[in-house]
Amino acid sequence: MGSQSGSFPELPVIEFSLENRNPGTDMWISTSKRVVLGLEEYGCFVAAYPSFTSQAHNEIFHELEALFDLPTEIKLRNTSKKPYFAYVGNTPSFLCMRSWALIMPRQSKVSSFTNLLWPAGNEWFCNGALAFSKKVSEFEQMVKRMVFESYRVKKYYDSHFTSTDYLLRLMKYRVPEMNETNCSCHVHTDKSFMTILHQNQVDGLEVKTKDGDWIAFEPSLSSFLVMAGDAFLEVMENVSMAFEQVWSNGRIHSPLHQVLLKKKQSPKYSLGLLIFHTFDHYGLLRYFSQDSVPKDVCSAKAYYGV
Ligand SMILES: O=C(O)CCC(=O)C(=O)O
Ligand SMILES: [Fe+2]
Repeated sequence: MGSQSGSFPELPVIEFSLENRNPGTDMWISTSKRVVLGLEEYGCFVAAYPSFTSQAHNEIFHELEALFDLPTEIKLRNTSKKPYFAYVGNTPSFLCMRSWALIMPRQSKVSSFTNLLWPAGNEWFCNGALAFSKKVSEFEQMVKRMVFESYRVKKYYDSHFTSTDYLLRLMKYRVPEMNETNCSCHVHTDKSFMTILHQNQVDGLEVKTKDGDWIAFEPSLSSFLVMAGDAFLEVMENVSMAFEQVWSNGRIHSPLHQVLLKKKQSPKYSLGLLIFHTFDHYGLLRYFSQDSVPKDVCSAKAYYGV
């Protein structure tokens, strides 16, 4: 698993063609095995997903650029008491990053967000964000099913599926200024159950291996990075107790990662669909958003005191 070409380690790449996506077939089973191995060894994998076309990519990123190009006073109209839900500018932990998060995929939420920023409406943004979330959430459900089937706990999949929340996170990373060597977001593990990222073709995202090496993710028009978050570990612990399941091999791993932009790069735009299990996740997020809480350890463990 995971090609090691020359001295440059690479993230595992898994093809999701139509044949691989047909449940019960040999292709489905072998793809499922690669998914689990990727999540156990690297905590993530690159999904080559040809059904996500370059046209779909260009449409959504065109809208994303327009969103971040809005004047700051307009961007600040979106306020929220929930951590990370309002516009994030230059905060100590996110120096190079501007971002929003939205609850998805609910038409009413996206419409009210759109109308706040574009009072005359912006159908392209609204429909594009909803279509993107729908497509990626369908893909996520397939990945989740593959994992639960592979671990022989498919029964749990149905109950888990009914208690899932999606958040769409919209991100832009600026390039370093003259007096900065580079521009980075802090090293962290994700607090979600799973995160699926889709980006413009600007490098910068790096994932740390269990051996301590950093591997660069190279985004492409039709690929996603699928990453396990801390809550995935939590859920699998609960499943193993409920089903008295002893995992035969490894365990899902939630990897450390960071974004590092160098001079001469272009701004990086990124869309992340964050999948949350609706246990006390907002409490966990609130805990994690405090400046005093370290970002590079499994927050679920610290939060729940285990
Ligand atoms: O946008 C990226 O490349 C990474 C985003 C990320 O790590 C996050 O949203 O947790
Ligand atoms: Fe992350």
